Amino acid sequence: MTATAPATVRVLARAKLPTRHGVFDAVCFSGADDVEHLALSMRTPPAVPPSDEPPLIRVHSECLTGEALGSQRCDCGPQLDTALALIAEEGRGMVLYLRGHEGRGIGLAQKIRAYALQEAGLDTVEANLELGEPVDRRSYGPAAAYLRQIGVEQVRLLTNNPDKVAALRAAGIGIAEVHAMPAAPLPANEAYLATKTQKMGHRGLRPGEEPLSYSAD
Ligand SMILES: Nc1nc2c(ncn2[C@@H]2O[C@H](COP(=O)(O)OP(=O)(O)OP(=O)(O)O)[C@@H](O)[C@H]2O)c(=O)[nH]1
Ligand SMILES: [Zn+2]
Repeated sequence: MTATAPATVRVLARAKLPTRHGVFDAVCFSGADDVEHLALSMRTPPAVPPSDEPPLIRVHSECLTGEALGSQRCDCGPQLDTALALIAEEGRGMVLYLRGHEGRGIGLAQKIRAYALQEAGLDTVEANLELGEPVDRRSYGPAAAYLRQIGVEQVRLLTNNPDKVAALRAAGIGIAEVHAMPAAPLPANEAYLATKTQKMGHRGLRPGEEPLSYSAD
């Protein structure tokens, strides 16, 4: 029997990425999964005194329909935009954009099949199960390995998902604080957001609520 190889991260390419929120450093990396992920970061300029606070980090799952196409079935597009805006506002932090996470890790075709089942009355959790899939198949290992490799051991995490907090912590990342993300409710995603809260334990802010942060301990 061979020993398990240590989690390795390979940096594949890097360049500046100007966005409407400002200029991010883009690093394409792959982990043990051999998938090309992207880290988008901002760092405090040398002239500014360094902060003691851990950086604001968003570990974000790819969603073609929500992010590129503006689908209103989910809130992935507004969440990604909010994360980039919050990091730009602080002037430091990182979005780890995880590819291969489409449909909570079941892939695009299965996600579209899950949508068809939701049209027939199932909720997002029931639809995955009906397809013979787990409710959530994602691994956050590559994100955790990348953070560890660049020396980030403590983070302030932007998420509403308690499983993501637990998974990153199990992978060796200290979560100093969790910052809930504002929800972007629309008629088309009302049931989806409600199921995430009721069945998946997600937090989330209602419109008009002040951004909330709480200790993860
Ligand atoms: N299987 C499935 N996946 C979905 C559905 N709607 C969105 N997704 C995927 O769900 C992933 C995002 O998960 P969410 O549950 O919205 O959010 P999260 O990442 O768990 O938690 P946050 O950090 O709070 O955003 C993306 O990969 C989407 O493609 C759906 O109805 N079915
Ligand atoms: Zn989505």
